[in-house]
Amino acid sequence: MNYDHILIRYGELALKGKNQKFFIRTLHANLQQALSDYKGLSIKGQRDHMYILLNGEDPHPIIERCRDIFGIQSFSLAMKVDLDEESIKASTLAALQKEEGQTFKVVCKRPNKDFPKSSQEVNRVLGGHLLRHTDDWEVDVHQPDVEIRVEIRHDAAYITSGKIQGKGGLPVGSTGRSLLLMSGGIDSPVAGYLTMKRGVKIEAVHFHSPPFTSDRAKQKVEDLAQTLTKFGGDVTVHYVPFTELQQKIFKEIPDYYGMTVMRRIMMRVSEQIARDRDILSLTTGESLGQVASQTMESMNTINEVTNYPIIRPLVAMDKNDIIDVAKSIDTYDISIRPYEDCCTIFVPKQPKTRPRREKVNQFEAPVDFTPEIEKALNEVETVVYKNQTTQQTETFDDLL
Ligand SMILES: Nc1ncnc2c1ncn2[C@@H]1O[C@H](COP(=O)(O)OP(=O)(O)OP(=O)(O)O)[C@@H](O)[C@H]1O
Repeated sequence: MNYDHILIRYGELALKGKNQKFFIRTLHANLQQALSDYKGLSIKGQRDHMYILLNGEDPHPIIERCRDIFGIQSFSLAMKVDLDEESIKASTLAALQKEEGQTFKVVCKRPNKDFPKSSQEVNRVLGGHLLRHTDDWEVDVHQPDVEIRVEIRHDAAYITSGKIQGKGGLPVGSTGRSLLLMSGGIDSPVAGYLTMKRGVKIEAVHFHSPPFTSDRAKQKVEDLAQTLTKFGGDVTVHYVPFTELQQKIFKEIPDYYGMTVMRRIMMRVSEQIARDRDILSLTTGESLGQVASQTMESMNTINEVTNYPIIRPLVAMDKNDIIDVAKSIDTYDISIRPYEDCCTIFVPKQPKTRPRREKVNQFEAPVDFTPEIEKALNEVETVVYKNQTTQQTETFDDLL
């Protein structure tokens, strides 16, 4: 008897009450998409678990890929057997015979309370059966080499040994969409990842200033978006040409307030893109106190131009912890490639670290940025990065 299933446990998803069906459907669709090149698999969603019927496929690369999918607490290789004692006995014996070690323990869980034996009784009966039919194994209930788990569910019993942790979180797409302001730096991709982990489908906006920023800088953003696709399927990026706006800021606004005004314009443009696409929030990689644009005064002044909700997943994180996440999701090496960002090119040597609302409003009042903002919005280039390797360019209008 061989493992013929991957059993998937939901964790937090199992607590979602009335919305549970929707969450499970979303996870199912995400798994289907991530595994679309495996033609023989079949994925079945149940109320309390999901399973992948392997149909002869090697389970290990499949689990490896699914570990990047949010909404999964853990995986186990499983044998699905009929809900009768003899089948369960035969399968647990086959499972133990595949293992190496000297001591074992049977751990039964019984979500299906209609099954005639309690979990304690199942443990006892199966433990005795395994001892009688093997030579070298002994029971150790405290520190066994091998745990044989028996899950008595409504549709069948699942015999498993070993448990592989998933990433937890909620399935991407189950809690809405957010527009991520993504630079080429370390922080914003991590902010995107953490937001995705709470079930949010991310689109990104990137401001660039050709010819002052190069194709190399844009390539970083493309690579970051492509890397994020493994967690949430397609990632759409809107590239906003920012050169004219930055030149106008440079010309019309006093040097030390240039950064604040630039961020405020980024917010206005991003909010407009989000509104046009029915996206209900913005996400940034800001973390309190890291740099000049991220002091409390700065956030307060930049925030003034929008009443859109802004998700800041990193706001209370230390830089070292952010870097650890960036490394674990493979964005760090891309983010540290040297490049010129639109912000670093036009930014004054000494930006105001504690900007004041009255001051910035006073500087902005005589300047009308609206024509340049509209022009930039009309010239947005939108690219959809696909999970895996495919990629296509569409115009902004195609996607509306
Ligand atoms: N060129 C850009 N395009 C889109 N969003 C940007 C851009 N530059 C900055 N942002 C947004 O503003 C946030 C703060 O940027 P800032 O440069 O002050 O901080 P940072 O710590 O360097 O962030 P990051 O590491 O994400 O670049 C970024 O996390 C990102 O959300």
